[in-house]
Amino acid sequence: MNPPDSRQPEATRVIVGMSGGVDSSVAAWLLKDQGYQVEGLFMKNWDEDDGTEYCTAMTDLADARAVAETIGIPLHTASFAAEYWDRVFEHFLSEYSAGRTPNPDILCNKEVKFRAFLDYAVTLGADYIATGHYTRQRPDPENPGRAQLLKGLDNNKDQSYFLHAVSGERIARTLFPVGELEKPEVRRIAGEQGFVTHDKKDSTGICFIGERKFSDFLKQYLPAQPGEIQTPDGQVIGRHQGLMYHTIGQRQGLGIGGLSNFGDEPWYVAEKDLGRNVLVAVQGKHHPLLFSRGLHCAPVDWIAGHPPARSFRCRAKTRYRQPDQDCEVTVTGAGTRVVFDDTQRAVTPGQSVVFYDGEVCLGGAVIERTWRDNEKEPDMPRAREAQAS
Ligand SMILES: Nc1ncnc2c1ncn2[C@@H]1O[C@H](COP(=O)(O)OP(=O)(O)OP(=O)(O)O)[C@@H](O)[C@H]1O
Repeated sequence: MNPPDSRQPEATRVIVGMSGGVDSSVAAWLLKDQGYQVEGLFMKNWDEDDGTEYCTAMTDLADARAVAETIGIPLHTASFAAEYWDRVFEHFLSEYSAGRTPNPDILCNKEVKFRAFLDYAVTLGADYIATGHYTRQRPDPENPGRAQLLKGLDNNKDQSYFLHAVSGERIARTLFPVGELEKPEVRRIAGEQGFVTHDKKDSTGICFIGERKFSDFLKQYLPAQPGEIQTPDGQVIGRHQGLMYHTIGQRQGLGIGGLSNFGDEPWYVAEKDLGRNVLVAVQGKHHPLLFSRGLHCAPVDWIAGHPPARSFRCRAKTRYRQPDQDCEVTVTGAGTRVVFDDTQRAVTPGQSVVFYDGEVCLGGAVIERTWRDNEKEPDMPRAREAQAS
């Protein structure tokens, strides 16, 4: 990988975000091997020392240190806990209390990894930052100073969905060395180099908060409000412990079963009625109430800074790992509308819709509302201009 500008690797200083995981270990090694001036930066973004997270962060830091030592590069540490709390976590909680199911990793990338972290790396003299994300970038021929974000070559691992809200200017300042590789190859390199991280399992859970039992964690911050589970025609079939614990299309955890008159088909969440604190459930994974024809979304973060056109066809995902779906996007003064060729299951307000033109990620936005085939498209509530990121 040559630097995207005219410099030589030897004259290019790169600060790699080292998490103590296998991907960023190999990212750092690849860059060093290619001749870059490489330094690592480990960040700790959650201050609460409650035993579990504290231990995980300490182990991760020890692993990042061990790998940096094996590669022979310095490792810096920094805390962006205040930025994480203010710009990511508070929003995450307010989305949950508004009945939506947010994706904090997207905001964390936009506000912490590619903002606070990048800005700090620049103060350490970085020409570029690098991460272990499975994505790629190349200069945007039509927008000087910006880069396009491309899917990672490993289809199974592509993480562009989580990076869609980062601007093309910030992508242009980032190298993604493992985006050119498949995961097994990354593990093989880590093993070959003797990194302590070579067989470490992939991180799961909310970024920087870790793998706690999610419902217990949420309970510490938001009071649970139990209520009824109803069928679409209003029959009460059970109770829920709080709408925030449920997400559209979800099956597990409803605690309904063995109801006379309803047969054995499993129940799925079709709707969260916040006004009445009611969870609406339907029977059958393919119940029509679980499928949407279209959606409206919040102002879109376009990686290029603007949409490709006011109205265009492309492909989109409404959740990570979903195969791309054909759709028509219309950007109006009042908001952005997406209409899918095929109806989509479990499109969830608070999650993000992300647009693709082939392997190029165009950007994306938080889903605000959806409509079904037999419903009229709702009005867009507020006039506003689609935002350029
Ligand atoms: N605590 C951290 N400090 C510095 N950089 C981090 C940290 N956590 C994540 N990153 C950066 O963000 C990238 C993606 O993080 P993610 O949590 O998705 O982990 P991952 O895909 O399992 O990667 P890894 O194997 O490197 O942990 C990492 O590869 C790393 O470059």
